[in-house]
Amino acid sequence: MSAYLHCQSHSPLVGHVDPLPEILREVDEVISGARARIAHFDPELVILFAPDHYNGFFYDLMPSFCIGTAAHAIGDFGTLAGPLPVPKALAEACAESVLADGVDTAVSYRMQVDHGFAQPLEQLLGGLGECPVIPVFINSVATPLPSFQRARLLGEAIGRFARTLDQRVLFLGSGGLSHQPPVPELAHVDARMADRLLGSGRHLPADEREARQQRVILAAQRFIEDQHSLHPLNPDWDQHFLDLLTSGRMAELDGLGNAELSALAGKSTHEVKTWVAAFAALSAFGPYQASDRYYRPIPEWIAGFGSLSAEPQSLSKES
Ligand SMILES: O=C(O)CCC(=O)/C=C/C=C(\O)C(=O)O
Ligand SMILES: [Fe+2]
Repeated sequence: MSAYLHCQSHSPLVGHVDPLPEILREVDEVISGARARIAHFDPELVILFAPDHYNGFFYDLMPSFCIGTAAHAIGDFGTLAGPLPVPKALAEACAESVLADGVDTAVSYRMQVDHGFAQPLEQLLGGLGECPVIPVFINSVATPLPSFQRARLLGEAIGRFARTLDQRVLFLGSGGLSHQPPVPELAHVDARMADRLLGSGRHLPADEREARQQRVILAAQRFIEDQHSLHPLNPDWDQHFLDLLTSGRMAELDGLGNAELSALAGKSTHEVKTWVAAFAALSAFGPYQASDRYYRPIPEWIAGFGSLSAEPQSLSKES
């Protein structure tokens, strides 16, 4: 039984609107460092906490949390498409354990996931199929949203389940930090888009998919010129968030309301609940030591881009 954690921002704009080559090189080094540490840990199971962007989860039935017992990635924004190697019986056992532990997660036997799941698997493990993975969705864009506290409790319950396994478990968190890319909101869209958000967007025609991607790319190009064209990034808040996780104080976020977080750091910042859940899962293995902290605001990716690893303190003393 051992565990390792890595959390990292994702962006659908990677490869579409990139920062200067020296910044890209810096980020590439951060990612290859994380990839090497993960390879050294040699996980037998990945538990991946990630959000969705109206590609797999819709308002016809929107859970706060969902554990996939089978999943496939759609390949949006040029990310990898295909099935994820989900160990079905283990994912079922995970969901049963979490429910018995008092956290009401949904389950999906056919989870459709997007770049939020696919990008970290590709960047950190080298592909979708490299290691058995239990995908855990945390609703981070479709209001009403779960709270920081519930995300923490979900993570702790999953961590307690993972501790019962005789496996090397890698917890991944995908998303954040401060950012607000253009994501449609049910309260503010026309009837056609509302229909998409209610579920017809699950199988988008190719031209609509392309138009949607172009809209995000154009918004990023505009954001580079004018960082008030969207909610501005908030490096101070992002660093504070990283401080809390690094020092094991994520419960201090319990009192921060969702509207308050949106106002501080943008409406997609709720993706950081995947980090909170992942760190909470790791905390079930005892006190942890965080390492390899990286942060840089990257307007080209509409992202406060962060990266942080951690491992149980007993392990960090051994290595
Ligand atoms: O419906 C849309 O157009 C959503 C666009 C989209 O998928 C944006 C995603 C942005 C991120 O994943 C992010 O910045 O975290
Ligand atoms: Fe996202």
